[in-house]
Amino acid sequence: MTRLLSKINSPADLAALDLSGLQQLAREIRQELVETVAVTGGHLAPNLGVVELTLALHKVFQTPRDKIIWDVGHQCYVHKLLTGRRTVFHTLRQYGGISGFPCPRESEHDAFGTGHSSTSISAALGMALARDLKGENYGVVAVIGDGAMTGGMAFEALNHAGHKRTNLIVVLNDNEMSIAPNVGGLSRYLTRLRTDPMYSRGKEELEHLLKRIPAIGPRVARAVERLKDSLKYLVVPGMFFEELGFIYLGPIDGHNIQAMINVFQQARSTQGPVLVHVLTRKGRGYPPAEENPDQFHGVGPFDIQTGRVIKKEGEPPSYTEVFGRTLVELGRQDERIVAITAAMPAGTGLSHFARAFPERFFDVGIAEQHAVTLAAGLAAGGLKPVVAIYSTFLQRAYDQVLHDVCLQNLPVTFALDRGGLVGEDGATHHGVFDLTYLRSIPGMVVMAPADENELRHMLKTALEHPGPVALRYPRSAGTGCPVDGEPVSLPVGRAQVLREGNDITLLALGSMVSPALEAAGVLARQGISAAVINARFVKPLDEEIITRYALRTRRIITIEEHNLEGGFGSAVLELLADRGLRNIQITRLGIPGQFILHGRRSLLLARCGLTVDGLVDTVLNNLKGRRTSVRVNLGAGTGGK
Ligand SMILES: Cc1ncc(C[n+]2csc(CCOP(=O)(O)OP(=O)(O)O)c2C)c(N)n1
Ligand SMILES: CC(=O)[C@@H](O)[C@H](O)COP(=O)(O)O
Ligand SMILES: [Mg+2]
Repeated sequence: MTRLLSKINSPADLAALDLSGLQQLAREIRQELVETVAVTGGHLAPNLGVVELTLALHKVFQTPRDKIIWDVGHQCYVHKLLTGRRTVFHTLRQYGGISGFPCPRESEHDAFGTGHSSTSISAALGMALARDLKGENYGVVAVIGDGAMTGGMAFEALNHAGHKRTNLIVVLNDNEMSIAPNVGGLSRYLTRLRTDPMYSRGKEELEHLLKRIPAIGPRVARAVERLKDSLKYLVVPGMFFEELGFIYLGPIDGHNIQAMINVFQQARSTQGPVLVHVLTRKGRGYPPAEENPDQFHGVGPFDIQTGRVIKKEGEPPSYTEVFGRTLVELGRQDERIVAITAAMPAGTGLSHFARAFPERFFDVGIAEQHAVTLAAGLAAGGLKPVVAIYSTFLQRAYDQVLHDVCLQNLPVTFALDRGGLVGEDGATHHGVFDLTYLRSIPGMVVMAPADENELRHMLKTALEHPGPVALRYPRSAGTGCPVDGEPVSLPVGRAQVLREGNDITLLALGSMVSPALEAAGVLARQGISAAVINARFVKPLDEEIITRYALRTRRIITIEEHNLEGGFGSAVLELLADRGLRNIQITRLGIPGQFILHGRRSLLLARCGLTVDGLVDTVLNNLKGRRTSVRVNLGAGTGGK
């Protein structure tokens, strides 16, 4: 039998399908999702949960005329399959292939680029207001999960949208999960809407009840009004959203296509902002993902039969894992250590700490700004907070780092995971700006370990330091180096000379130390004597060692897994310029000032010249007096073309 999916080249092709056709298509889409993501890796469970929701949206709204904005965007695979990217779906998240997130450069059906959470309602409201001001007429829909709804921006936007009263639809996709189980009062409220029969009895019934209460005399009338209000709070589902100015529709079974088509048609013809509360199951239709939705939230290649993730044999533990276990060790020695995550206990390695010290662990939801200021408060209260956070997500809490932590010199440790290129998630998630935005803050200490052993020492160093510290490490396995017994504190601002040399100095940071050492070995066999320095600190820099080697070799190559503008190499340039050192040839190797797309991390690093071969080439060119070009073709791709 010809698969229906093979005939879907654009959402217009859905018009030919009746309900049973759509249900058949939903089954085929699930199979396609599982078979593709088992090879490419990706966000499987969120997409399995929104198959019917996406079909219903595309049945009612006509993209690209109507705009659908996917919050976070990790659940956009079904949308991509329906909007002309079916034949390139196998290239998902691969270098040169289609992105795992909505990407307007990739398709006119992707109305807005996302990747970071809780932006959809703001963007949708902006588009709706632009439409109104230009006198245009189209639908705008934001699809946001219950996890993303815990982010402050979502509330800021709801507040504003309720005030503006323009036509806008917010679809709340409630599966009771963030990556981990969702947390907080909002989550409890949504659970009540889901489960309490009082809440789901329906507005008509309540209105009928209220109309039957007679209002006699002004005082009695006022009392009756108050009673009506309190009854409304008790009984009307979605009262919270209604109070903000939204019409609340729901809760709706998010796996019932017809019910959703009906409710979206109703929402579409309603004046003003509407919130449609849709209930879905994360991982729906693939038992291993239904049973472990957090593991299948974002998953690597896996075996379809067993659901087991395909692991590389003998790979050393990741930096994340070493961080998580070391924090537990240190937490046992010092009760003042507390840990904070913004909805990523497993991804940051904090699950270990959460299990060991549940009362000293805080999952704040997708609320990075709150996480940082909460840490400031905990530090002001005499504790030693560790905020474990992906480099890319700390970007949104910059003012909290500066104003709430650093300005008061509070001892908060920022454990910046995914510092560097993350690989398949691509441009939205690469953590390549943290050195720039952190090293400019007075009082901040910024460091990067060369290996997992040094990570342990740096964590200890950070926790003993009396002010704010950030340590960044990559999304990668460790180097497999031997690990010392007890973590010890390192001298702040001191680099480590790993190899002596006279012809050139390789000044490497973090993940780049190991390839630099290897490159020096290759160069030695060609008669070139390269010194290798593990910088350890970006702030404060080891001015003494850097100056000494600059003067000795007169040639320096700085190497960092970070954007070149404002990064480690820039800090070294500033130092040498400030010291008035002239006639020193400095080459900065790092990530060129472009947004880097998705692909395997090792491949992206190679394209940036950040491998042993790349470093050797740069040194040889340098010695021949040639400059290395660091502009690479990584930012211009349109995906799949
Ligand atoms: C600012 C920010 N913080 C954290 C994340 C990591 N993250 C991606 S998806 C997700 C959970 C989203 O939950 P929800 O919105 O309910 O979507 P679901 O996966 O359940 O469909 C988190 C924490 C992110 N993308 N952006
Ligand atoms: C969509 C999102 O932001 C997360 O799911 C992210 O993709 C997780 O990345 P890791 O796989 O590096 O934990
Ligand atoms: Mg969710």
